[in-house]
Formats: sequence, C-alpha cells, structure tokens
Amino acid sequence: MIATISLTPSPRHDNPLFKKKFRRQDDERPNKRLKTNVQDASSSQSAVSDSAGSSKASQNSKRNKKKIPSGIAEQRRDLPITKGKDRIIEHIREHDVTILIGETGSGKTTQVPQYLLESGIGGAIAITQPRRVAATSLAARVSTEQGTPLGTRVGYSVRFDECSDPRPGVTRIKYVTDGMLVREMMSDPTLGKYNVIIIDEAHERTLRTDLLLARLKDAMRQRNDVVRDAKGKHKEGSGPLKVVVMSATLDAEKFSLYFNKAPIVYVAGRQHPVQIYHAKQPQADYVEAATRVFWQVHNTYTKEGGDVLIFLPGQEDIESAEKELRHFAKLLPDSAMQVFVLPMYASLPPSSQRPIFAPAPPHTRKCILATNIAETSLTIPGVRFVIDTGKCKEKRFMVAGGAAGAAAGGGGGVDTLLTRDITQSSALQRAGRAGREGPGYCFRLYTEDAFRAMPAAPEPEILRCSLTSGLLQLKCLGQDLQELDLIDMPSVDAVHAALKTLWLLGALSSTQELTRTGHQMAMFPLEPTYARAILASCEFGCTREVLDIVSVLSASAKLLVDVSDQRESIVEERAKFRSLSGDHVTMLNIMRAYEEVCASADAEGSTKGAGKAARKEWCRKHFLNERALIEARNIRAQLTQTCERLKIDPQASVFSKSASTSDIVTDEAEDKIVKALAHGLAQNSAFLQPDGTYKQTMGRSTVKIHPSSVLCGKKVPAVVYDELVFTSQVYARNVSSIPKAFFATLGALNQQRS
Ligand SMILES: Nc1ncnc2c1ncn2[C@@H]1O[C@H](COP(=O)(O)OP(=O)(O)OP(=O)(O)O)[C@@H](O)[C@H]1O
Repeated sequence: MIATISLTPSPRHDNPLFKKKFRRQDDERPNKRLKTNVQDASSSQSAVSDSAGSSKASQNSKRNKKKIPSGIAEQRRDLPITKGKDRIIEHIREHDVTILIGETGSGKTTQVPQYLLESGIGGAIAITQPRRVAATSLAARVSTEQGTPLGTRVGYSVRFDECSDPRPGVTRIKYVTDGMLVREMMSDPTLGKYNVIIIDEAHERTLRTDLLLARLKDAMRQRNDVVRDAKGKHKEGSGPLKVVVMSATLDAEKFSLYFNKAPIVYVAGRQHPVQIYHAKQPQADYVEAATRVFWQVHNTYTKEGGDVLIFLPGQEDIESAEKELRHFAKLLPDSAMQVFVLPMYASLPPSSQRPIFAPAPPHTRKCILATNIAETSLTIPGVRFVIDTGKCKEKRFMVAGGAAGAAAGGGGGVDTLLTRDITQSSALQRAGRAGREGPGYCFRLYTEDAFRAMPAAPEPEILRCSLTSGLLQLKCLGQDLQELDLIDMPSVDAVHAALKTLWLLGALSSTQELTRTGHQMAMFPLEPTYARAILASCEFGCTREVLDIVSVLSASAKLLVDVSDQRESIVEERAKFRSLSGDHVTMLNIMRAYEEVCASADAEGSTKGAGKAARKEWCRKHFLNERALIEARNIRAQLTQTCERLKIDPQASVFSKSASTSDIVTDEAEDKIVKALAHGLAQNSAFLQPDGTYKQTMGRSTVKIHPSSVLCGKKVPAVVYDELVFTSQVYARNVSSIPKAFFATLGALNQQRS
C-alpha cells in the first residue's frame, strides 16, 4: 500500500563519542580515572541491597511503605551500572565533584541517587532534569523502586507542580527541573538542605544548568572549605556539598577541567543492543518519510510487537503525522495488530501524556509522536523502535530585524523556535530510547554520512538564548553574570541586551542595581515580562484580572481549539467573549465565564459528575480546551500565593465585589488591564504603518497580526503582543491595542517606580 524507504544497518551501533572517550581515558591517564567496565551486564550477579530495608529508609513511617512490584529488584540488579555501584559510591565519597559517563539506559538516573541514599552519603539528594516530564516520570519510577508512595521519600518539583513532603528529612530524593533549583537558590544560596546535587543530562547545556554549575562552584567553596581538616579531607559528619555531573554524551574532559580536573568515572556496557539503520538517500519530506517507515516497521515486525517512538521537530509536524497515521490506522482490518497514535509535546497537559506511559491495549501497538522532550532520560515502557527524523526545534534569540543569535543583541529581540538538524549527541540519545527493556531498533531518516557530518553537541543555550530571566535571578543572589565562572561566557552584546530589557522593565536602576520592583519580579515563577505586568496591575487596581490573563498565557495547553471545517461556528460561539481591545481581555472574558459555569454547577448542588459534565459541555460548545482552563486556575492559585507573600492584594479588581463573573469588561476597565499588561510587554510593541503592517517600536522588524487574533484586519494604531511566530512571515500572537501616547510616559514611569 505504501512505497518503502531503503535503510541500511549501521555496522557500528554503539555510542562513538563514548567509545572514543573510553579508549582515551584507558590510554592516557589510567591512575586518575576509575573504570567500571561491564561488557556483559546480563552475567552480573551482584545484587543490589533492597533499599526499602536500609536503615535510612526505615526512618519513614510504615504507612509510607508500598509493596515493591515483583521483578523490580531483578531489573535493578541486571543494570550495567550495578557492577560499578561500590566504586561509584567510593568515588563520590572521596571527591567533591564526580563526572559520571555511562551509556543510555545503563542506570545512572534511577540508580545513582538510590546508591547515595543507601550508602548514607546522600541525606537529601536533588537530581536536575532539563524537562518536567522527565522529572515527574523518573520520580514515579524511583518511588516504585523504593516501595514508597510518590511525594514521600522520593518526590519531584517542577514549575507549578510540587510533589514532595515539606517536613525536613522526609523527601530524600527529589527530581527537579534545573530552573526550579536555580529558583530554590534564591532563598537558599548554598542549597544547604541538600548533601548531593546531581546534574543529569549535562550535555544539553541549558542556560539554567550552566548557571547552576557556576553557582554550585561558589556554594561548594562556601560550604566545603570550612569543613576540611588539615590534610584536605572532609571532617566526618560535617556535611559537605557534593556534585555529580552525569550524561551519556558529554564532553567529559571539558567538564572535568572546569571542575579543577574532577575525576571522570566511565560505566561501560549497555543492557540491551540497539540496531541502527540509516536511510540510503536523504529524505526531502521528513514527516512523510517517518510515516512510511512506521508502516514498514509495523508490517515487518508484526509478531514481535513493541511500540514505536517517532521524533519530529514540533507540534505542527506531529499533528500532520498524527492525521496521516490515524487515517491509515482506521483502515487496518480487525484481524491485524491495531495502531494507537499518541502525540507528545511540551504544551500537552500531563493528563494527556499519561497514556504514553501506560501499556498499549492488547493486540495494539503504540505509536508515539514526540518532540525532543522524549529525547533524554525517559524510559517509555514498551518502546522498542525509534524513528528519528534528524530534526528538532531550537530556541534562538532573534534580534529586531530578524538576525539570529544572541551576539547581535541590543534589545527588542525575542526567543524563537527554529527547525534545524540535530547533533550527534541528540541522535545517540534518541537511539537510546529503544533498547531499554529489551533489544531495540533505531531507524534514522538521514544517511550515515549526514550523521558523521553533524556537530558533536548542541551549542550551549547561554550562547544563543535570551539571558533576561537568568540575569534577573542572579541579580537577586547579589551576583552579576560577568562575575560568574561559567563554562562558556555569553557575548557582551547578549548581556547588554538582557540588562537593557531589565532596565526598561524597571527591574534594574540606571547603575544596574536591582530595584525593589526587580526583586519582586524575581519572586514570580514567570518570565520577567509577565511578572512586571502583575506588579503594574497593583497601580491600576486590576491584579485579579491580570493574574487571570497571565495564568492562561502560562498554561502549557492551548486555550482555543481550532477545527478548520467549523470556523463559522467557532466565530459565532465565541463572539460574546470577544473584546475590541484584543486577545488578552478576550482571554479574561473566557476565564471569567468559565468561573461562572463552575460556580453555578457548584451552587446548584449538582453532583460532582454532573458538574464536571456541564463544564465539559460548555467548553466543547465554545471550542475551548478545558484542560487549559483547569491548568490556568491552578497556576493562578500559585501566583496568588506569591502575591500574598509580597503583600500584594491578589483580589484587587476593576469589578465591584457584587459583580458577576460573566459581566463583560467595560472600556475603562479594559484600558486599565491593557495598560498594566503593557508595562510588561512594552518591548513587544509595534505601530501601524500605512501599508497595514506593523513596525516594531524597539526593533527593525515589520510584523503582521496573527490570523487567530481578534485584532487581525482591525488596523489599530499601536499594539503590544506576547510573542512573535516566524513562518513565511513574522506574526505577532496574542495582541492587544494600546494608545500610542502610552509609550511616551512608560520609560519615565518605570524609573520613577523603581
Ligand atoms: N519507567 C520505567 N519503566 C520501566 N523500566 C524503567 C523505567 N525507568 C527506568 N527503567 C529501566 O531502568 C533502566 C535505567 O534507566 P535510567 O534512566 O536510570 O538510565 P540512564 O543511564 O540514566 O539512561 P539515560 O542516559 O538514557 O538517561 C532503563 O533502561 C529501563 O530498563
């Protein structure tokens, strides 16, 4: 039914980066390194002691015990890392910093924290992950391995979602996003409550990871130097801070040098082989090639079963592959193995991601279409086949005028996502998602030559992304980016661009001192622009409304559901929410109307099920994604707490107390709300040109209003917007109209308030 693509098996299916490093460390510095060479993990007999029975673990109350599912202890014992357990522990005990390199799936992320817990080195351990889905799913897995409910001994902390026990000493292993740990440092600069910080997937070089590493160097200096004896050994029980840097694809030498020649520990061996195939010819259309190879796999490996994970760059590609695959999946005869297509991208809410981690129904193959959120750390149960398109979306700072790269900064730029070829490191990580529960296969839709020509590792985010939010957090720690001992220094221009943005927002004074406004902004787990809008809302008496809007904008799920063949019904159903001021107040009207629906369902005393059904039906009727609204309500609850801590009244509203939540916002109220938002979004503003396009006020780009905006075609004189979308044109998305005169007063106002 579908033409096939020629793929050739690769003669070498191990990680070449790893092999090269492994040989070199053997040859060059045998004494400085520790080798844990496990070629045949299946023959390993060294049992892992049952951690649930360890003395530390027994401190947890009995009600926090759960039965460890059968087979888990055996699975742990058979991991390649098991044989190196004692040496890894010994090594971490001996050194402040350890670099640990091991093949994908060898057991680093799940086992090392448990080893540290069992050995007593880790009283409290934090393990960073670049992505929230990895942090939450790993915490769940390790809780199961420990036989304790999630959120007790093992927990996680990601933005807007904390699952750990606040009592000291209860949560011992915490999986956190790197951003959350940077945030934690703002209240506890030396991270005093942790004994060990594990930086996992360090090869990704996120901005937060780089900032964390530099800050950890400082924290170690402060915490460890005072607790050494004359010989430089740690005094017993003095609780130094230890750092472990882990990855399968890291430039270990560079990290070792950065940490004063920290030792590198290599864990050799993978548990299951992964056979890699490359396309014989380059593929022009990667979405089409991916769907074709999926059917090749499905038809070839019929008896064996096993789920398929396809890596695509972004949500749009995923949606088009999903449509295509679902269409053909429906045509499968009942007797054939069925196909269950599941998208996976960052803005998909956690509840929709759940089926991805559940076993496929009988006689069915899961086909997961993922962005690079599934690239590192994750074990998706059942996945045996990986199809890698070789493409990803990469965040890059676009300066005004369209040039990419933070180096060309100067203000007025935005982070944007561009599709590009992946690196060798990503290709190896992607292949590593197969072969975790048994032998696997990886089908690369690019040639072997193309693989060899790829750069080894991604460019660090610090060299290509906006530094604004990271710089603000550092300022709160009393530190300047330029003072930090970073692995790679960003360009002077990029730093200046971030400083300028923070100054325009009123977060920094003209002498670059952190202002009170800046300090307050950093307390919000938000981009500085949104945090500034919330602070500005106090002056306009509309905090409640701005919190609603910012919560909707911060939700990972999209609020508006677009059904291309029902455009007219959509316009009609949503007409009552539409605000002439633009998309932000329209969002507010939706949120308020939803609150009314929730309140009336509660007031009528309807049963929980009926109330839920009523809310769902209301969302369906208005083509709204209820998940986005539920998520926004949760986010608002958290932002409300931050406001209360800062003594900001979160209920200050342009509406009287007796007003119904379905009352439509008046012109005067609209004006206040949009002005408060504009205090945050002033850099994202543009003026109408005679030809109907808009020219950025703080940049050179010409932008158009996105077709999804209520202001599309309205030709208002000036707008502010949340983001720019780069397709064949540059579009401003989530747009509001703002009086031109407002900008004349803005700079002076910001500085006055700071
Ligand atoms: N949720 C899970 N369900 C089933 N098995 C799992 C799960 N999580 C981990 N495993 C098993 O534990 C093994 C080790 O996983 P772990 O994440 O510790 O490896 P890793 O060395 O950190 O890999 P990577 O470098 O890819 O992150 C997996 O290969 C898999 O066999």
